[in-house]
Amino acid sequence: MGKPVIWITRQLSDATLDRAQRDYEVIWDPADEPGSAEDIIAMSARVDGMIPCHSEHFSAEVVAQLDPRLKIIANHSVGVDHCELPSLKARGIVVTNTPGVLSDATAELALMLMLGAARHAVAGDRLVRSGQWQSWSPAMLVGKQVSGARLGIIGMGGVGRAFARKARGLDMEIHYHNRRRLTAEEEAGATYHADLDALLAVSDFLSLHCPATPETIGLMNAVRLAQMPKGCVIVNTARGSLVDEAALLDALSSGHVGAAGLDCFVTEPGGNPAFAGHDNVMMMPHVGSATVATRDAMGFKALDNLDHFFRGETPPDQL
Ligand SMILES: NC(=O)C1=CN([C@@H]2O[C@H](COP(=O)(O)OP(=O)(O)OC[C@H]3O[C@@H](n4cnc5c(N)ncnc54)[C@H](O)[C@@H]3O)[C@@H](O)[C@H]2O)C=CC1
Ligand SMILES: O=C(O)C(=O)CO
Repeated sequence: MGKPVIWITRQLSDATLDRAQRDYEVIWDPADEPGSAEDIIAMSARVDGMIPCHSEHFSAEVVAQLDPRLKIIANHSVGVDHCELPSLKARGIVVTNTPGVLSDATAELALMLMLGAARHAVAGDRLVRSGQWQSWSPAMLVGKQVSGARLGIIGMGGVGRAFARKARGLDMEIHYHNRRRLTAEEEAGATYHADLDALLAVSDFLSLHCPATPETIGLMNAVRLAQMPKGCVIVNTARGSLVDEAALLDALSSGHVGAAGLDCFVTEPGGNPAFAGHDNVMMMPHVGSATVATRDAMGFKALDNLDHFFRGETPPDQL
């Protein structure tokens, strides 16, 4: 029997592509364009497996049109909100993701956004770069101190816990809300709030690390933002849909939210141009997991899942 045929939708790391090409018959286009619904449907008749990213959307409508040849979707992402899982399950298509290997990289970016937003990194960089920095003043770009402040985390999974570990290095007081309370060892002194509102009330800084699900979409709306302390800082490296962007923009304008660090937006690519009007917002184009080491690890995890599947075993990260 020949090698299984797989479609790699995007420009994965060189090490991933080399290994994939060694072990599989690979269809891959270096143009690195997101796969459209039409591409996905057409490709399903040509391949046994796919390695898509969160830029390819497997809606219920798309899934209904997939060719029975496609047996496995080995995502190159931990988030799977781009996949309509019940429809895929009903079609018997195996779906996997890449948990764990991207936690540190994503937590690093959250840390950068938290510090950058709190300390006016965007305005400061612009001032120096533009040549407009003409005098020093004790009143210039005065930010919010992170050390010793209270940090609220929503979603204490791989990324949330990695972020808590790093924030402890800044002497932050960690509070969290999660679907389950962690063990005492996992908590490492963090305070659990079963009630989300109670977490919000104490969060000078808030970082979002839960997946986008019907339960969490729109989680940070005007009412919840209002429950937070005045001048709070919001960090989102999870998914744009968790935040009501209009409500966050209003809260930034009123000063109730002091700053925000955003890696994810409701509309991607592109983001929300209204945030550009706020110097106290630091933005990145959804690159939480974008480090060399993590891209290799994500690609290898996706391939590990395919290898198990094509050997007739259950993939380690099957959802
Ligand atoms: N910006 C980026 O490049 C990246 C974004 N992400 C996003 O971050 C999310 C989290 O990633 P991981 O930590 O690896 O996932 P994970 O599955 O390890 O952790 C998610 C945590 O959220 C909790 N959770 C789920 N629903 C919740 C709810 N309604 N309320 C409170 N907690 C809830 C779960 O119990 C779990 O502890 C991903 O789903 C993805 O959307 C992840 C990696 C990179
Ligand atoms: O893995 C994910 O969910 C991402 O958003 C990109 O790494």
